[in-house]
Parts: sequence; structure tokens; C-alpha cells
Amino acid sequence: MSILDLAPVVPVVVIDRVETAVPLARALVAGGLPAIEVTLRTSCALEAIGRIAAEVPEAFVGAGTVRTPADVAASADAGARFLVSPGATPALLDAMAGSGVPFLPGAATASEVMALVERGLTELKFFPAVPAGGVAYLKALGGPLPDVRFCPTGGIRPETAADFLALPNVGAVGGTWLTPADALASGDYARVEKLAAEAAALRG
Ligand SMILES: O=C(O)C(=O)C[C@H](O)[C@H](O)COP(=O)(O)O
Repeated sequence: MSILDLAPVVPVVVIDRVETAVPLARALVAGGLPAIEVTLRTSCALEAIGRIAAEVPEAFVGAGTVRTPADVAASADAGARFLVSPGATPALLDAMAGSGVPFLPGAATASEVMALVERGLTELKFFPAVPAGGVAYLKALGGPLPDVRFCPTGGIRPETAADFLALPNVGAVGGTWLTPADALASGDYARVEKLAAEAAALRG
């Protein structure tokens, strides 16, 4: 099973208040997006992953912004079922591979992609997707590197997601638009569910 096949969109969520973790995960799952990437950018991220893993079993919760071997260990201990990194280093790749947890390492250039393919990795995050060159760039990478599938993330909006998903080398896209900060602040999980349902419908 690949993370890229769970849903067309992987919500990237930044959780500032751990109490929001479970209701927002339930809303995303109810909308049809079970794979949820919780970024390790906030102090409660690991606790949020743990709560979602324990209380929302139908979610497939992972850790994002995984940058170091210590992040890998902490994420796995918290219950992350996948790991996403913005880029890749040899030490990080060794740790992710050794963890036994599925992972999507980040790459943005042909050389970076080729280095990962040398390690047997063919499912990658393309980051930062839009600033790096967007749909045209990813399409061009697919010419010489057709065996690699990507989860482009960074700058993707609901109105541009379908263009990425139309590429043969895109399995899913990531983005933060499913969980607007004001919706989380006001507890408007119905809005999160609606945004998730619209995203889930992007690829039939
Ligand atoms: O923290 C990480 O490792 C990330 O995954 C960075 C995310 O790709 C971007 O934060 C996506 O954010 P948007 O451009 O708002 O969709």
C-alpha cells in the first residue's frame, strides 16, 4: 500500500492546540481524506500525532517536516504511520529506512531524484512544488524519470490541485488549505470537512 494511493490530497496540518487534533482528524476522515500529515513545526505535534493515532483509528496519521534521525524516532514512537521530509540527507534516509515506517523523502531537482532512485526510492515528495516550477517542471521531470511518482507540496491551492493530479507522475498532492487557521481557531470543523470533501472529489 502506498501513501500516494490513499486519497488524492494529503492535508498538511499545523497544530497549535493539541485539543484540535482529534476533531480535525475526524473532520478530514469524514470528508474522505484519511492520510493526514501533521508537521513537526509546533511543540504539540508529537502529542497530536499520538492522540490521532489512538483516537481516530480510521485516519492514517503521519509526521511531516521530519528533518533529523531524532525526528524519525520521535515520530515513530508517537505513532506516525508515515514520514514526510522536505529534503533528504544520507543520515535522514538511513534513519527513515531503518524505522520500518513508510516515508516520502523530499526532492526538487533531477539530481536529487536520481540520488533517491539509486537508493530504491521511487515515491517522493516534490517540494516546494510551485516555487520550484510547478506543473510544467514536474511534467518535464517525468520525461527522463517516468518511474518516479510524486506528492507535490508547497503552494498548491484547491484551484490548482487538479492540474497536478492530471500528471501521470503525480499520485497525490499535499497542502495546508484543508485546515485554515481561522477554522481551527473557531472550531469550525464542518468547514474542514467540506474542504476535505471537495478535495477528495478531485480525482474520482
Ligand atoms: O513542513 C513541511 O515539511 C512541509 O510539508 C511544508 C509544506 O509542504 C508546506 O507548508 C505546504 O504549505 P502550503 O504551501 O500552504 O500548502
